[in-house]
Amino acid sequence: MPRIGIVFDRLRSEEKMLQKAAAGMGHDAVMTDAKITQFDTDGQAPDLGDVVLERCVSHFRGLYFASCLEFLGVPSVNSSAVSHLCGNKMLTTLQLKRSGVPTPRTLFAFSQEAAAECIERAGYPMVIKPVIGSWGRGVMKVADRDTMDAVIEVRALSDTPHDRIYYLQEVVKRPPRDIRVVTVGERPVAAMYRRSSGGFKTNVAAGADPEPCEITGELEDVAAAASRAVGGGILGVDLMEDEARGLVVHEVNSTVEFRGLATVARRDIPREMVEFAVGMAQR
Ligand SMILES: Nc1ncnc2c1ncn2[C@@H]1O[C@H](COP(=O)(O)OP(=O)(O)OP(=O)(O)O)[C@@H](O)[C@H]1O
Repeated sequence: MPRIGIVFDRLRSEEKMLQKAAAGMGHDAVMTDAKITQFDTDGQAPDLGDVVLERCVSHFRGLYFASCLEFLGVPSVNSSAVSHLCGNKMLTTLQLKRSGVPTPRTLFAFSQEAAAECIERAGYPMVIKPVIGSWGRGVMKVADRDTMDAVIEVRALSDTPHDRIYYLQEVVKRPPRDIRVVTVGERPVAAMYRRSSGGFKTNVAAGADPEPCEITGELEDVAAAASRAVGGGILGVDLMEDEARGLVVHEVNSTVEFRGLATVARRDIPREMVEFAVGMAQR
């Protein structure tokens, strides 16, 4: 019976649900706080389990922890490669486009002058996103030249390495909601709608009840294709219902939150995740 490692930096409901699912299936769950774990390339390896569900909230902590796991020969779900890709919106968009997965038109520029020129040529409004970030932070609708100038000014002041990378996306015409699909091993397991609470973002509806979404054939195909495109594993595929084109994928999350979805899903999400990890350990 493989021992299931669960690596976290904040013990949320999701990690406790995974622990309970593993125990219920007869597996020892090895709970590891990434914040107090140390690695020595030449020393004794920490005991992390036979396979690890890497669940850090911090993208970079999770990414580098997964690299250490792989160095030790412990399979990490997700792998560092998948985490690297999904943690960066630009790399994800390029990979989705390359793989023929429907995704919004996106423009990239690498200086403030080029970004200003880019948006003037493409036309307003557009959505600007930080290439690394989650929960909708820093995602803004740029309606006009004044807003774009303000964004550029703020970025020049903070001047972090990623502030020079401009990710500008067409505004997708869609109902005021998006769809989150949890995929396990490239198979959609459950889906829900996320509604806007007034603004254009749909992922910040504080306190909104999860609303189940039926997994249609189209949703299944597009979510599976997106999951496959980024390398598979346990993922959260975010889609919008474009009025003209149908489903488009705008993001793939590599550390997916599923607490709300689990309350309405027909399938047992944590159990399916643990089953997937067991399969990885036995490969
Ligand atoms: N091109 C777009 N057109 C219209 N709305 C968009 C577009 N891109 C993003 N949005 C809206 O903004 C929200 C936040 O965008 P996005 O999901 O890319 O950010 P995020 O920080 O990765 O969020 P999360 O971590 O919750 O997935 C989306 O849920 C969606 O409702």
